[in-house]
Amino acid sequence: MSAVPIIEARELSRRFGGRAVVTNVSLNLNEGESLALIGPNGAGKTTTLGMLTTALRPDSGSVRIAGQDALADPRRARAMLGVLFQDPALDDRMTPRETLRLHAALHGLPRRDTAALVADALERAGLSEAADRTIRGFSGGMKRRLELARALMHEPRLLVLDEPTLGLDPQGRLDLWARIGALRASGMAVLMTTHVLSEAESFDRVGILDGGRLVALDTPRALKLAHGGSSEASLDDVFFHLTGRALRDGDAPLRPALVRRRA
Ligand SMILES: Nc1ncnc2c1ncn2[C@@H]1O[C@H](COP(=O)(O)OP(=O)(O)OP(=O)(O)O)[C@@H](O)[C@H]1O
Repeated sequence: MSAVPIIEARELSRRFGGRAVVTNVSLNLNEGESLALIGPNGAGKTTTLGMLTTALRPDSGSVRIAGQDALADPRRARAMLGVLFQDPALDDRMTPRETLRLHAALHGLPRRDTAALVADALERAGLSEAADRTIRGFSGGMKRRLELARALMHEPRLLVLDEPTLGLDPQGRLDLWARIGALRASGMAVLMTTHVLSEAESFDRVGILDGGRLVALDTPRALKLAHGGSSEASLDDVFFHLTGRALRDGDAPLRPALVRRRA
């Protein structure tokens, strides 16, 4: 059976204020496949995800989502994507039930099904009891579970996650990671950025971004053999071999929001 492409991105480039932030990034992702993008702060991971998910228009290049031109018809592309942004995107004056109802309406899900779909999503997220409380008092883990439930409600073909476990406590991290693992096992295609190399290690393929360029893209094992010297090497070793720098010593400064959450 031939692989069905979910993402086909060609030569994506984007500048901010005259500075090239992403340059000529091309990548494919097939149905059922997982791809992790790693790279130091400022490497262009979030900008790349933005262009792949129609949140950000590239200066040049093309993106197809499930065969559709995402730049020509972003609405249609978005219907096939479930996205978890790096910064929580919830209105904390709302309740989880209201949040999911709104999402159902925005995605044009049948009104007669909404109550049942929302109840089901709340149950899966372990938020049934908290369904009618305002989000304001929720833990980081509860918020992420709600965002994940929302991202999945319209049954996307691809889940896109920007640093999904950032800022979570160890329990929240493990819980979210188990949920992502179960989705992958069910055949969901997943594209993720991460700083946690052990998270990237478990993905089918890893893309390494440095200075806005995709310097390598392959299975973790192939990357280690080609650039780390052996299959026992770490992705840190691979990055160092490819760029001459350590993955965690990116020359771009940490963004204030990130520093705050990591402190
Ligand atoms: N809207 C914007 N306006 C100006 N510069 C931007 C904008 N968005 C991103 N940049 C800059 O582009 C570069 C790449 O940012 P991006 O967020 O894509 O990197 P990243 O690899 O996701 O980093 P991090 O790991 O910190 O999230 C950074 O130098 C950033 O400051």
